[in-house]
Formats: sequence, C-alpha cells, structure tokens
Amino acid sequence: MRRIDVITLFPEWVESLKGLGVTGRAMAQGTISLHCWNPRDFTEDVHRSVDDRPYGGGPGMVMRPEPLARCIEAVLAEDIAAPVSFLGPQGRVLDHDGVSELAGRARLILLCGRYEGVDERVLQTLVDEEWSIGDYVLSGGEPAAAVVMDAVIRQQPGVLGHEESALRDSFVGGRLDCPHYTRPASWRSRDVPEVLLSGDHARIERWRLAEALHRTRQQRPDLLARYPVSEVERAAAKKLGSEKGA
Ligand SMILES: CN(C)c1ccccc1CNc1ccc(C(N)=O)cn1
Repeated sequence: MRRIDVITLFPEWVESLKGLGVTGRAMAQGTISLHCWNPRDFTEDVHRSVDDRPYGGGPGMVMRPEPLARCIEAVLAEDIAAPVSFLGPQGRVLDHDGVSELAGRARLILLCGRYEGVDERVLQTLVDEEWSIGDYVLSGGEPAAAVVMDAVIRQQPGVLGHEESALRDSFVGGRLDCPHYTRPASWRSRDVPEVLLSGDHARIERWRLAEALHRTRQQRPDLLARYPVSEVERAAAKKLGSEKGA
C-alpha cells in the first residue's frame, strides 16, 4: 500500500487521521500518502450543491451523480489504476481476510457516502466494489473508511513497532488474542500467571497459543470451524497440560 485516496464531503474528518497513532506515523514516515477529495470542489453551480431531492419522494437527500462522477474521474486520472471501493451497508463485510486483500494493493480509493446515499448510476458506472464494516447503518461512510484505513495500514511492514505483534493480533490465523499483563506482578491481590515470569520462552509461547485457542473456542467457535485446530496448537495444549500436572 503506497497511496490512499478518500472521496468525502468532510475532508477534515479524514485529515484528522494524519495526526495520530499508527496511521499518523505511517504518513509521517512517508510509507503511505493520504489524499482527500471533496465532490463539492467538482460542482458546477453557484450553490456548489452536492445533493438533491430523491426521485419518487421520501425523506432526506441523495448525492448528485455529476459532481461525484467528476470527482471520481479526477482521482482515477492521477497515479496508478485502482478499484473504486464504496463503503456501504450492502457491501462485502470486512474481516481479516478482506483486510489482507486490501492491504496487498498498491492503492486504495475509498468513496464515502452521506445523506441517504449515492445516485445508483454512479455505483453502476464508476464504483468497482462495496465494503461494509458490519451490519449497521452510519450517517456517513467516513467512520467506515477510517476503520478500513487503520486495519490496512497496520498490516504494512515497518509501520508497527514489532512486526510479530501484527501477526499475533486477534484474528490472524482465525484466533483471538491471548491475555496480556504488565507490572506489577501482583495487583490488587491478583497475580500474573507464573509461566509469564518463568523466562522459559518456549513454554510461554505454548501458553499463549493454548490461551488464544481456549479463548477462541469459548468466544468464537465459528472461527474454529473456519480455521481448525493446528497440530502445533494441539501439541502446545497437550504439553502444557502435562506440565501443569507435573
Ligand atoms: C448514509 N447512509 C446510510 C449510507 C447509505 C448508503 C451507502 C452508504 C451510506 C453511508 N453510511 C454507511 C456506510 C457504511 C456502513 C457500513 N456498515 O460499513 C454503514 N453506513
């Protein structure tokens, strides 16, 4: 991922991502460039109107096709080709596999809808795919675009402090994360599991694998169905069990 273009009526929403956290660092490092485009800059009327009343009546407004199309075409005219991805409730629901797919691309073009949505003819002629961050309705696509960007950017090599933390993140390999602890070793009479203080890194790794498996089995059996228990996990859980008995 080299470049992300976001088409939005609220560029300040997206600009705010440039300043903070993982996304901010990736942009500061120059790993990723973020470009905002506002359809309002592509209106041709004095009122710079980007929305209009819906044909067939009904509440709210719809985003007008012409300014949006001109904006999308301006984005496509710059830099390398990339699919136009629309954020909307009808889209493919984003999961770890979807994030990996998007993270593998050189460029993302994210279209954020507002009002009641976008004129269908723009979706038919200029949008290649639709992504949803879950089965719920937002007042605009910007929060969904922010979620996609964060998830994709943290997958980029060199962006996170420790490469492996992205690997062990929840959902990699279809597993939830293991528990985390830091000082003090005893806190309000609750002790850190002694294995983590043992310095036995192989045993600690086995414990973490077994805990992630246990949690996944408890919280998300659907993930186990999709990503069956591996030999390594089985061996880890078994060895751990025998040690506990030891
Ligand atoms: C304004 N609305 C209702 C709308 C209508 C149609 C398309 C887009 C939007 C923008 N809203 C979104 C966007 C994404 C998601 C999601 N689940 O990813 C939820 N809502």
